[in-house]
Amino acid sequence: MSRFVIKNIENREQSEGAGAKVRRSIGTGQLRNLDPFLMLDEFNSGEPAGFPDHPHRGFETVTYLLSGKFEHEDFCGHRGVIEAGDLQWMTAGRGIVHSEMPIGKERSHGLQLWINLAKEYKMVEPSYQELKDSQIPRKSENGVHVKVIAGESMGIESPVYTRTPTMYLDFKLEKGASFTQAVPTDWNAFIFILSGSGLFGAINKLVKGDAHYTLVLSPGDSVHFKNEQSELLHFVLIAGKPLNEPVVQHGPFVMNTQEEIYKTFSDYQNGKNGFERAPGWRSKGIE
Ligand SMILES: Nc1ccc(F)c(C(=O)c2c[nH]c3ncc(Cl)cc23)c1F
Ligand SMILES: [Fe+3]
Repeated sequence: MSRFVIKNIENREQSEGAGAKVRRSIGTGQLRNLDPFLMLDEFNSGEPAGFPDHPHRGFETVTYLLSGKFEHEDFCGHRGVIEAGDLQWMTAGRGIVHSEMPIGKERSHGLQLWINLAKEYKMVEPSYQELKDSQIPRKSENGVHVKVIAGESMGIESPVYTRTPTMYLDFKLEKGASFTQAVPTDWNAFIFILSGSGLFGAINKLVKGDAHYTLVLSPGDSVHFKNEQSELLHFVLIAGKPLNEPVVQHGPFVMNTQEEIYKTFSDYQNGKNGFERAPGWRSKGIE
């Protein structure tokens, strides 16, 4: 049975981090949690704005850069530059402190998705899966272009391991193009439109979606979309298997109970249980 649009919400711009601007989709009052997703921000800022030194525990951050350059650096000395088209899938697990800063005169435009981790994985060792643009599988057919960031589309599968089963597809549709994407039936799914406009949902129940809107989909085994405009339609389709666990979030800490959040604050302030390097760490910035 095809999925159809059940919510169509505008992603309004707001300030975040240090002088940065984001359009928040998941994570606002209207879309508090779409289990297993905690937040989706479309960021679009240039130096000196950004996201300076901050911690994470209990979930994953997925940064996908659409244009510009981003430097990230964490308290274990892992640092690097994320460029246009690149992906950084960071499993914060038991604890990461890092900075994420645009570099260069060009504005850095991209998406950051926060995916919750099941109780059994919340305290895993931090790890990264980092793919350059050229390493992300893609396919084009009949005016439909897809980059497979996670999951599978058009017979192409991403190499990314998703502890929380996740599908993350970057679609571009030319005028007149259409496609039906299979999505696991019991997963929560939504579409985030970056540019252009299109028709989405069930073939006999299509809803118009515009740039900077989030379309939450009903349960079902597929979703159909098409572009009838001359402007290229660019959107991401994201779906994930719900964890069905209690969510207790305090900013960048996401656990299952209030006690675990208190413990997390204590670990972060006292440098314990994964935050050993946190006290006194400062990012070096661009060297
Ligand atoms: N706690 C907290 C508080 C404030 C923040 F800004 C952040 C944070 O880092 C981000 C919020 N959205 C973002 N989009 C893109 C990027 Cl690269 C980072 C963020 C954070 F984690
Ligand atoms: Fe971060």
